[in-house]
Amino acid sequence: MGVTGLVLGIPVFFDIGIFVLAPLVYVAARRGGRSLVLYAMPMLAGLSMTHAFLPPHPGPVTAGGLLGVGMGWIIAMGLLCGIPAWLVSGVWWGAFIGKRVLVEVPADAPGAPGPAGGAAAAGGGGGGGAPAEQAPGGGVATGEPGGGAPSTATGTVEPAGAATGTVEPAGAATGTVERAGVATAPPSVALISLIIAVPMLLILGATVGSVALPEGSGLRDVLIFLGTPAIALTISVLLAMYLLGVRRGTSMGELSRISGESLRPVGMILLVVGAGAFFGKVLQETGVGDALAGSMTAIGLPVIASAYLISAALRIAQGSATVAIVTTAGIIGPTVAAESYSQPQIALIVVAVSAGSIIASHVNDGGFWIVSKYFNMSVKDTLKTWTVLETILSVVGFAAAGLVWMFV
Ligand SMILES: O=C(O)[C@H](O)[C@@H](O)[C@H](O)[C@H](O)CO
Repeated sequence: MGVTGLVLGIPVFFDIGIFVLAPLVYVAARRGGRSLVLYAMPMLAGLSMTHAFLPPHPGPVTAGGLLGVGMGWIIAMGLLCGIPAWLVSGVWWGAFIGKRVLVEVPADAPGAPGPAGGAAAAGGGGGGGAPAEQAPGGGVATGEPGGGAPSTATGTVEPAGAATGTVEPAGAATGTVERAGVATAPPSVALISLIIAVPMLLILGATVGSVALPEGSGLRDVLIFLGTPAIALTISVLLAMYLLGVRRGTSMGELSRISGESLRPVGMILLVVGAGAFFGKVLQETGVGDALAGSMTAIGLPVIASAYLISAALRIAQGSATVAIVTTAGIIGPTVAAESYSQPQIALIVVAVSAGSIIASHVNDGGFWIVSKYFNMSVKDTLKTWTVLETILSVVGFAAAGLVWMFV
């Protein structure tokens, strides 16, 4: 489950990853007969790590832009620091707490035998309509408790493909997927993995090209162009549309409908990023940012530690990881620009900001409520499991960044 969270976490926003993967966690927990927490934690750690540490997620991409560092460096440093943090928080802590906090799969979760599962099957259809109904991201950006989170009792919250009324995701039981009345074989894992990897590979290619090739080289310029996040993501979307849509017989009208529906959660993400950048600019213009960064430097804190602390304070105060990252990057931008840090060093500062942004998810974080509702946990159990997981992910990620800092 952890690896699934890591891989699927690369292209999707944290909260949406939960909508998509929760049914798989239910299946694993039912089959394994152990606590839901044991299966949910590694997956959540994977989603959260990629959300905070890795492009193309909006937080690290915006922070990289504000601090002037190549995305490839952020990927390299994000992976270097994020993987150990995921191992400790998701794998070790997940196994530890999963044996102690016993939570059952909700009886009416997708795939449950009985009336609710049947209702889901009846209303399911396995199509792409479900996410739009769930308004993924709606509760995310607003931090609204329970917003966008399941009311598993209604049987209406399953992501596309989950509402099949079987324990498998759509089509897994039969090996086919229903789309517009036509049964087609599901795409291969290799193809999906390739599509997920494309933006990362293009972004890394740009960084490798900019380091390894001489200025003025045509290939270098092409690689840098292709690895610009907006271009890399556009290429990936077009590739996905072709390989998963056109080539498999999806009509242009259907593709256009799916694309239109995808814009809904994107709007909320843009609002979160915009709000963070706006907040950061206000703090910068009013001098609060400089005062904060200055006083931290005055007490002798290295910039990487100030970055972590400011981001952690913002996260605890307002909840959203993305807002914390973008705001902190705005605050520390001038301090970072005033020194001549190398690209790997700035990437590590971004990692520290990212690590701070996920500390102590609690009641003001939309993700807290989504985790609590989807994984059937009381507020107390969510604090004991998820809040601690996020704090471990944060502290280990920051410790790793500090360690790597000594060698770059
Ligand atoms: O706005 C955001 O970036 C997200 O909503 C996060 O805050 C998640 O809820 C989660 O906490 C990530 O770990």
